[in-house]
Amino acid sequence: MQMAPSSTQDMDSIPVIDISPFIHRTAGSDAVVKAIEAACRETGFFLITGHGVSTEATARLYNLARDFFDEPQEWKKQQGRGTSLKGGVAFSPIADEALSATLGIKTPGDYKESLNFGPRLPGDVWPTVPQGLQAAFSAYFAEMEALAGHLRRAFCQAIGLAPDYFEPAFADHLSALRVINYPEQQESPLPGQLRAGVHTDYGFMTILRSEASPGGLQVRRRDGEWLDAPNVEGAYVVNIADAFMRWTNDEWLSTPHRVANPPGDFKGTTRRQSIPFFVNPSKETLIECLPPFAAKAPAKYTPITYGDYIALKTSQAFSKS
Ligand SMILES: O=C(O)CCC(=O)C(=O)O
Ligand SMILES: [Fe+2]
Repeated sequence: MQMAPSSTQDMDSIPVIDISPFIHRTAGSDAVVKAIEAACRETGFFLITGHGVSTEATARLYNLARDFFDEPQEWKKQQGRGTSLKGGVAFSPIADEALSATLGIKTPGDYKESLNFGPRLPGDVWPTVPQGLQAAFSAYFAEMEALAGHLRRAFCQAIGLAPDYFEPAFADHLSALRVINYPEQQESPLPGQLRAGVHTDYGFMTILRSEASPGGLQVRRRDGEWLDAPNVEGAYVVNIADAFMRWTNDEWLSTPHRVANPPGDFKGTTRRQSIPFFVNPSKETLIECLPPFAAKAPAKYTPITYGDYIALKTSQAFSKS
């Protein structure tokens, strides 16, 4: 099927782009790249359809993670708390993380809990319940790696780099797969407490399987207005993150976003589960103004390795002072 990328490219919305012509190198491929570039320059957020990700792998991970979150709090807190096992699981309980701390804003911890995995990231032994959790994380991770590769190649074409320019930086990538559970809010949140506080993502880009619910993802437009991210069944939300913005000399944007609380008077179910895949380069990768951007303007930042950059950001997010 050959379709022009469907996109709503007016300035104040988040476009939906069918990337299948780019993946399959069919007519319309160049238009996909142009639509992606426009979105990266305007808000740094876009939705993709035609991505080819297995719906079965997605549903399996979604359902098994939900089963995990349904287990008792006390049991969950004993799972995935160690850091000795590379490729292990890491569980982060409710209010453990306050994302807005990375922007210097102090709030109570985010009203969410999450399960985290990366083949090169530290964790703990996987629980035996629910059965198949580790396999589901691994299978979905592989789907995301393939999609991330397509998107990196589209970025290269947009920027004017060789198609594989970024690939060495991702040979030993530090990407992280996270399933987040935003529970019903039985009590009013604390002052300033959100499902996820305002933040930008740290790494290269994020590929998010979002879910419609009262209390969902919001993106801050340049004029300060908050936009609700559109919900398109089967689509992924893609956003540029900080290290990539720095790589582009700030020409492509890493935009603040948050997850709002459900309205207090909402009567139906508000539980929400999202699955972000944080695409991060290897520790040694030098984040240094990319040549096509350096040719246009002086580099704004001194080069830094991704390892040094991420260490700084993470320590801010989990500081409790
Ligand atoms: O749950 C969502 O929709 C977004 C979460 C998010 O922005 C993050 O974890 O970085
Ligand atoms: Fe985020």
